[in-house]
Amino acid sequence: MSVPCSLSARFKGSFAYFTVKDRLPQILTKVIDTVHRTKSAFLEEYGEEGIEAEKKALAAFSKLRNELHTDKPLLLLMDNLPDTELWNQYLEHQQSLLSENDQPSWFKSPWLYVECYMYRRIHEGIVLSPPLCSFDVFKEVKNESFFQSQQAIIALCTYLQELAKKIKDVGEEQLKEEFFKLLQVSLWGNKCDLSISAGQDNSQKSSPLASLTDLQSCILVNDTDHLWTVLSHGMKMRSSQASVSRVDIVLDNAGFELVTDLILADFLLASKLATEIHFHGKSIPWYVSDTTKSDFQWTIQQLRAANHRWMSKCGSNWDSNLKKEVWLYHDHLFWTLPHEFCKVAQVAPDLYTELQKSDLILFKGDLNYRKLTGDRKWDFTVPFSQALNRFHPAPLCSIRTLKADIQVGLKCGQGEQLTSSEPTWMISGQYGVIQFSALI
Ligand SMILES: O=P(O)(O)OC[C@H]1O[C@](O)(CO)[C@@H](O)[C@@H]1O
Ligand SMILES: [Mn+2]
Repeated sequence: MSVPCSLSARFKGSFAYFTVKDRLPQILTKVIDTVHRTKSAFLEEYGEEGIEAEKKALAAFSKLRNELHTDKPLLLLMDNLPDTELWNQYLEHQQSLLSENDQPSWFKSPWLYVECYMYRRIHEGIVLSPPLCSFDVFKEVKNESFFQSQQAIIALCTYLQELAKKIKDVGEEQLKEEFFKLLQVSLWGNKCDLSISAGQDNSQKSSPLASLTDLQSCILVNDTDHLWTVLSHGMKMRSSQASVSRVDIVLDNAGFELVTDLILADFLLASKLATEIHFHGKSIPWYVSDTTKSDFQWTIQQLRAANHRWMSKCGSNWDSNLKKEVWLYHDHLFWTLPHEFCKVAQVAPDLYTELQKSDLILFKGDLNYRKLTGDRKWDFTVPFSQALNRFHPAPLCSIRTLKADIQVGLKCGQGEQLTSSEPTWMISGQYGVIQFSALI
């Protein structure tokens, strides 16, 4: 089956071009600024060695920014991490696609590749500057965005706890409605990523539940009914056979979005629509706001320790879900490779086998959508299952607000109509999809 070409900064005027030219350098500049500002903390913690390390990291980032600005060839990674070899092989593969006197570079290679590569090079800069090896350059902005969403988080935790009290008496129709509601909250939570805003405050300030009805017309593909069928069918089958129903959530951003995902996961267990939730996070800092294990644990501890009854109730329930292993956290290194998801079976067969055990996989966010569809120039009307290019470990669903110019599975004329009425519909984060594929 032939697939269209990759989005790339080589298409001048495209969003990829704008990202590589302006947005990525801006993010790098913020990284440099953060490391610089943390100097005295490094000195305090590690003494002179910390200062030397800070200088080394800064030099690495300035060099990286210069390579990006001047469209230099992409370089092999020099650290020695479990994924280094895979990254270097990927570069060789990209090289093999070009003629001999051409080299993969920032403005010529696929956008997905170079953008992922930037975050991996940032990590390399930190890793090669011991003792800073575990410093997360984005931690500060992730934590701030959590605190700025306090009111919205309180509203959600309160809603969830009230729902939990009556959940046993809720009939099927109302359960379905509540599921729809919390799914939409998790969808719109994806507006709050910090890579699109280059680290600027992008948090949820108002109660997310109040605006759901108004936002419904912004959901361009809404396959919630299919999800409900999968989950409610699982629940009915289970009551006769006492088996498990496993939902996997491939997480995206920390901060408010993560809380909306945890709320949804809590609801799935409390309502018995699922019996086990597996979360998948990132093993290194990624796309500014993506969730790492430390963000995941930090968030739950923040809720637990909060000075608000329902927030702390949520936090302690979630802690105990982890202890009981009905919630499980995984961070496979595949999620921070540049590969499209149709390559999982080949590159990370262990992860593929794990995903096959799921009854439903929810992929949160824009980057996951780009990886699901290969970040290619698909026509708007190509079916989602075709764009997945044979990636079908289990029934799956993308829950994403549009922040990159790629969208499939639309009705005839729908994309064109949006383009003429709202030219920025694909990158503004104002539109979303809940897009399902059951093909196995
Ligand atoms: O956090 P999300 O939803 O994956 O969004 C990140 C997206 O935003 C962008 O930074 C916009 O360019 C993309 O690189 C990426 O697809
Ligand atoms: Mn993200």
